[in-house]
Amino acid sequence: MSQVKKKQNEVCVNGAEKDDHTDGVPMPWFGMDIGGTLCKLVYFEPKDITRDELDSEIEILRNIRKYLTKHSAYGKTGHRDMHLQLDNVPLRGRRGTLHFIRFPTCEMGNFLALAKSKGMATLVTTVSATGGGAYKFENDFRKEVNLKLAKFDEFDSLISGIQYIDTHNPNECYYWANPTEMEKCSKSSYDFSNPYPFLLVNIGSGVSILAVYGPNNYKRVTGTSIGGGTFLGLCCLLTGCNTFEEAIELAAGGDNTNVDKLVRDIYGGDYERFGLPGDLVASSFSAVCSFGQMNSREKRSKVSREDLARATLVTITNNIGSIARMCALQEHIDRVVFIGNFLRVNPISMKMLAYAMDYWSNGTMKALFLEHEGYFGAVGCLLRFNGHD
Ligand SMILES: Nc1ncnc2c1ncn2[C@@H]1O[C@H](COP(=O)(O)OP(=O)(O)O)[C@@H](O)[C@H]1O
Ligand SMILES: CC(C)(COP(=O)(O)O)[C@@H](O)C(=O)NCCC(=O)O
Repeated sequence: MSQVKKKQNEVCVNGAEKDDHTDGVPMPWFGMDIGGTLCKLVYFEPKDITRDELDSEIEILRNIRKYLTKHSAYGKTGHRDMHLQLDNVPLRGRRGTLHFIRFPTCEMGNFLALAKSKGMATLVTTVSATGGGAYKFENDFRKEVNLKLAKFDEFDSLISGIQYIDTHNPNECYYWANPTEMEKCSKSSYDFSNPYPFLLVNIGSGVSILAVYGPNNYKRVTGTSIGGGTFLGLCCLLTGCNTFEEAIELAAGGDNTNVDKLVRDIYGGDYERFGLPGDLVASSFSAVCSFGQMNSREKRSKVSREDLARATLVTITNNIGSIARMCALQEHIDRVVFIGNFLRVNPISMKMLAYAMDYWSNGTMKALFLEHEGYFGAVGCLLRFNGHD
């Protein structure tokens, strides 16, 4: 069958007539989480296609499937995170592969143009979407690509996505062992099959903190606007860098103690009475504004871009860790799961969070991390869609 324009619910799996195995949800199956910084797109590629289905698959669907699965870069800014791909997973009675794709939300115009050029506008279908952009861009999707968005709440989606991925990926959850000894600190697998209750700290552009008591029982405890977007914005301003990857690379080569004032800079050592070690940051960024042997202008000139990036990363991470720990205490929860793309390619922050949770709780709280970091919202809304919006 070649390119045939069909109505919603008439376009079925691979263009075949309505098939019970798909619960009546027409393909292609996408979940989109349109966040403040990044748009995350999850695509389910059916792998159990029969010969008959293949023969009757409409050309547009076949082209979309091939385009997405044969490339790892789309346009100038779209990337497929191939290392996160999940094979042989079940969805609505089918088996297939989940592909994980991201692009900057500010490129939405180009994404819609690309989707149109691939024939999406002729499918007359519905895509499940979450995140603030599902609301902000709803009309653009309709106008530009004839796509309806089935909108789902971002926190409901996050929690469903975590549950699903943790069930289907045995190595999803991990922690950093020996967080108080940097040389020995290493990634270890964690059995998260009994997850509840846990505190969920989603570090995206901003930060949201949820206390999760069960699959359908959670509350948003609090949030902070000082999140991943703040790190990237401040880092770009302070160092002139242009990308998140560059910011993290700079931070990896820097020393925040050239920028921050430590407890020992103030006390000459530990502040023992209240258990504050000398190497704890007492005041972020304030080493460059105090007068001493060296005046502040001289001090500033000795600070490198790497030091500034590291100090920015440490400041933001410590602040998030401290708020998360207080929320965990308040909610009497001892497992804190950190997710969100701020943690992408960012072991420095993960180790710091692991250290902070362990040290300040005397080993009673544990920081946990999930491999699919920023993709749970997109997966969750894909699962929640049942063909009716
Ligand atoms: N390639 C990237 N481009 C921009 N920011 C990135 C990138 N990779 C990781 N990040 C970090 O992830 C944050 C966005 O995380 P994400 O979970 O996608 O949140 P949102 O849903 O708000 O877009 C950014 O603020 C930045 O700190
Ligand atoms: C508004 C948001 C839920 C949007 O999610 P995001 O795109 O940042 O992942 C989040 O940025 C947030 O919770 N900000 C903190 C707001 C506050 O509680 O101060």
